[in-house]
Amino acid sequence: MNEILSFNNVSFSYTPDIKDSRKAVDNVSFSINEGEWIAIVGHNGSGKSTLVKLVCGLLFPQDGEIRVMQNVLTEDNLWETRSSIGMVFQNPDNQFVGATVQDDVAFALENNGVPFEDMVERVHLSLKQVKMDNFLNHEPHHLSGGQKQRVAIAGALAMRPKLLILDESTSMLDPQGREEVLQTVQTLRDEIGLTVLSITHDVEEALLADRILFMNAGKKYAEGTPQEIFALGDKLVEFGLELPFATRMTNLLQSEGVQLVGQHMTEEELVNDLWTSNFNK
Ligand SMILES: Nc1ncnc2c1ncn2[C@@H]1O[C@H](COP(=O)(O)OP(=O)(O)OP(=O)(O)O)[C@@H](O)[C@H]1O
Repeated sequence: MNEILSFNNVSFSYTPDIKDSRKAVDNVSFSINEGEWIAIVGHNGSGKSTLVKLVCGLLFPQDGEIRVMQNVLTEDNLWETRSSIGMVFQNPDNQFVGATVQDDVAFALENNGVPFEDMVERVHLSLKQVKMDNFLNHEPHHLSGGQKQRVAIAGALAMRPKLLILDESTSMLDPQGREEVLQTVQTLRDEIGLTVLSITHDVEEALLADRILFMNAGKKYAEGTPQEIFALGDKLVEFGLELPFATRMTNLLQSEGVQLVGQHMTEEELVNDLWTSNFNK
């Protein structure tokens, strides 16, 4: 399987000259293979943003190495590396540079000298991939938050990235917008094998990933499938994370004596268990 990104014992401190100061990222190792969706979760200050800045080469580690597409990230290959990474940020209103949706998606292509016909094709395809192809001439400020983030994803896709980073990209959206964006990312992962790294506080979003990296105080506390991570239960709560709604509801029902076979992460699983354990005997 093709490795897209790896961190090998990476450490970074904002204050390396101060002895024994806490590292923002402390001896972290992980890798992402092509087509995987990895979610990084952790409480405020756990090192998530620093980790993203290291991936993009805005910061360089004092220890360890970062490989993007199997090449060690250095100042020399920084621009080439950045061009293989698409980013979608938190605030949908801070990401628009074009007067219309298609201008906006075309912006980076134009700056990179992509020939006109190729550019038009890429703009149309990427807007189609996020189901925004009916909005080509719309002005961005007339779109909903979810639609704006989908256009931002299209802008990233048009550059044909090897890795899409979602940095708290759903945290400012209403539930519908959030759902739209997550649905879009899931479809892109399933249909075009997009590789995704998402940074999130939202446990329900993290559930959609193939693997979760759980950060605490700069260190990788745990890594595993959503099932493995949410099985940590109270440890997650202790480190400032919520459990998924269905897990909290399962715990509550069990504490009230309702019979349930397992721990559940989705409402569908919980409803099925409730039904088979209690009503369908
Ligand atoms: N520019 C900076 N200068 C000094 N220390 C910093 C700087 N940015 C972050 N830190 C510190 O590095 C540590 C990790 O912060 P970071 O922003 O990476 O965490 P985070 O998990 O992204 O938090 P949040 O969810 O609040 O964005 C924290 O202790 C933070 O105070």
